[in-house]
Amino acid sequence: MIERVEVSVFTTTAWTAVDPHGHRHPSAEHEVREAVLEITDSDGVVGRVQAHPDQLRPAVLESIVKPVLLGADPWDRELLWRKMARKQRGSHGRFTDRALGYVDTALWDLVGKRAGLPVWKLIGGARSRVPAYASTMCGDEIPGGLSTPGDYAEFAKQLVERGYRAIKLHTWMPPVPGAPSVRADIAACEAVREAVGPSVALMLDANHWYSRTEALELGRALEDLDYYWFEEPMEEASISSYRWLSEQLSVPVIGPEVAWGKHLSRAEWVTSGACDILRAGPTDVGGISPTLKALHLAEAFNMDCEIHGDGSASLAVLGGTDNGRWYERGLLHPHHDFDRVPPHRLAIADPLDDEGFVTMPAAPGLGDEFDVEHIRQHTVE
Ligand SMILES: O=C(O)[C@H](O)[C@@H](O)[C@@H](O)C(=O)NO
Ligand SMILES: [Mg+2]
Repeated sequence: MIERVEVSVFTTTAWTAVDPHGHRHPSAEHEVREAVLEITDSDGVVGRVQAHPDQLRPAVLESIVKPVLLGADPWDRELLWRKMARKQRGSHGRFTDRALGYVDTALWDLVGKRAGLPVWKLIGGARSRVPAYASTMCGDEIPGGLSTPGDYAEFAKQLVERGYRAIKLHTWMPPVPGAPSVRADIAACEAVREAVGPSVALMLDANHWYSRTEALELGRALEDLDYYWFEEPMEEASISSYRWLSEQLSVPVIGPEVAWGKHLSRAEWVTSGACDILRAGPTDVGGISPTLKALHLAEAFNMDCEIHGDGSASLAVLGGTDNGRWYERGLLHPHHDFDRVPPHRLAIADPLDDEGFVTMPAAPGLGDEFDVEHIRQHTVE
């Protein structure tokens, strides 16, 4: 049975930071606070997931999560997920899908460790490695960073050299002056296509806020450049806008990434023709369990479902199913060493091989290698 549910907030070192609009960029090394959720059963087996310190506040843990989990069988994951998900309504926004996702993910890690199996095997063992696409950081004003179309082109060549067979651009967003700009986005997409040639799959994540007509203009340019998918050009709350766009474009429209509603809203996107490729991620839809439901939903419509975000939970669902074609590795930047191991970990979760693939972990559970000693010694809450 589950005996302990604890969140530890600890300090560690980071070398990226988010700007006032939440977009991540390279930064000088600095101390940050991270959190780890640990669910421990009566045999001392610990399910662990890294979490954002502000997402699993003590009030949420005490009033919503612990009453459901303590004394429960961790194998009853579907029952536990449903019990917690049905408490979201009454939490009046305090218990988010992201928080629910951390709990579900930690439960998968726990049962994988109990079974002595990697989670991707538990889910179905569909493949032992998956090709990664390079997902860039948003554009910036850093000289030689991602400040011009030429910077994107130069970085794209380096990424292909590194082994990537696909690249997704996040272009310029506020607070960069003049962003977002259809013209600037097109210039970056043209420069990258020119730099890497026709055989590399290219995607644009416009990161929302365009109008229908701006999105259409941008989408038409992507068609001419033979882009592989077009992501999040508009607010995803408007399904009808995406249906309108998808009907007019031949470049596949993918979504939703951040729209609320878990696998249920994704059923609406599929049946209303709002997307050609579905999208879901364990941090967006409430964990591994609903992400699998979105993947299986897409499969029933002969659709791919591309997984949002890097990390062990995304890898697990990609290893257990096969209608997501890519692992999103990022966010990447010419001035950021994505492979550098932070102090609270013993290894990164997703090393890339020379062919551009990430191999599934062999360890039981999710395979994250946390430096538990560092976390203990640097716990502040
Ligand atoms: O913070 C975010 O919204 C994500 O990092 C996002 O920018 C990026 O992961 C994304 O959009 N991927 O598709
Ligand atoms: Mg995205």
